[in-house]
Amino acid sequence: MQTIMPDIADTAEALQTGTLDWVGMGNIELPLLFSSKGLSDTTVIAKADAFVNLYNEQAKGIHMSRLFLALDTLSCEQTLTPTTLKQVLESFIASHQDLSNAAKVVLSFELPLRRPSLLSGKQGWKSYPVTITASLINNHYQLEVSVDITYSSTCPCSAALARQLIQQAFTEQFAQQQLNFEQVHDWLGSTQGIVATPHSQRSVANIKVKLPSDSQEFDILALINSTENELKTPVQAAVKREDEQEFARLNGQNLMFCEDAARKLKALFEVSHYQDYYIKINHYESLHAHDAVAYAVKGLAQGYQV
Ligand SMILES: Nc1nc2c(ncn2[C@@H]2O[C@H](COP(=O)(O)OP(=O)(O)OP(=O)(O)O)[C@@H](O)[C@H]2O)c(=O)[nH]1
Repeated sequence: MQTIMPDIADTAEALQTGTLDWVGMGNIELPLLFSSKGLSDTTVIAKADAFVNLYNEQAKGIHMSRLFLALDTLSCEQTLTPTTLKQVLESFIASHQDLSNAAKVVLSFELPLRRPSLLSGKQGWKSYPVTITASLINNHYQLEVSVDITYSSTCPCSAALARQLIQQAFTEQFAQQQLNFEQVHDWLGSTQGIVATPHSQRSVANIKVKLPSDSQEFDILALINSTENELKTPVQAAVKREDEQEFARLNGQNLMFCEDAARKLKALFEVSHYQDYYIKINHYESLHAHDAVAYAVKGLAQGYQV
C-alpha cells in the first residue's frame, strides 16, 4: 500500500496570511545552452533565481519543485532564447493556479568569448559576466540583459601633470643648447625623456538594457562590441608586444575620467534600439584607495532609476 505523504503547501494554514511580491529559490546551479546572434550556441553554468508572486493570502506556500523542474526542462531540452525563457515563466504561472499570476527569473553566468588581439592577429578567451532577467507581470513580458565590460582608463589630469614634468625635464636638459635632432630623438626614447607616466586603472562598465518584449533572439555580441568600440580601451586577451604598444597608444589617445566614459556610453545608448538603459561606471583608482563612479539612465518615468 502506498503511503500518502502530507502536502502542507496545499493543506496547512499559513502562520500569517498576506500576499507576497516574490517567493521562490535563489542560486540554483543550472547548465544552459545559451543562444545569441553571431555566436555558436555556448554551454554556460548559470546561477538561477526563480520566483512567482503569491497573491493568495491564505495559501501556506508555493510549490518550489515546479519552478525547479521547469528550469530543468530549459536546461536539458531547450536552448536559452527569449522565447524559451518566456515559456519557463508561463509554466511557472500555469503550475501555480490560484496562487500566482506573475513570474520572474534571473540567470547569471560567465560568457566566454573569443576576442581578437589589437594588431598581431592572435586570439584569446575573455569572459564576460552576464545577467539575464525576465519577468511576466500582467501578461507583460520584460527582458533585461546586463553585462560587465572591463576596460582601461587613463587619467587625463595625471596625463597633463606628467606632460608638464616632461616639459620641465626637457627644459633642464636642453635650455641654452642648439637643438640637435639625434640628441632629442634619443632623449625622448630614454627614461629621462618620459620622466613621469600618468596613472591608469582597470575599470568596469556595468550596462543594463531592456530588450523589446517581442525579441526573437539575444544579441549580446552587439552590446559588448558597441560598448568596447565606444570606450576604445577594453581589457585584452592575447597580447604580443605590438598589441601592447597599440594598447598604450589607445590609452594615450582616449584619456578619460569616469564622467567621460559615462557620457560616451550615454550618447551611444541614447541612439540605440534598446527601450531603456542603465550605465554604472566604476574606475578602480590606482591614485586613491577609493573608486570614481558615475551613473546614467535614459530617464523614463517607469524606467531605470539610479
Ligand atoms: N513553499 C516552500 N517550500 C519549501 C520551502 N523550503 C523548502 N521547501 C520544500 O520544497 C519542496 C517542494 O515543494 P512542492 O513543490 O510543493 O513539492 P511537491 O508537493 O512534491 O510537488 P507537487 O506535487 O507538484 O505539489 C517541499 O518539500 C518543501 O518542503 C519554503 O520556504 N517554502
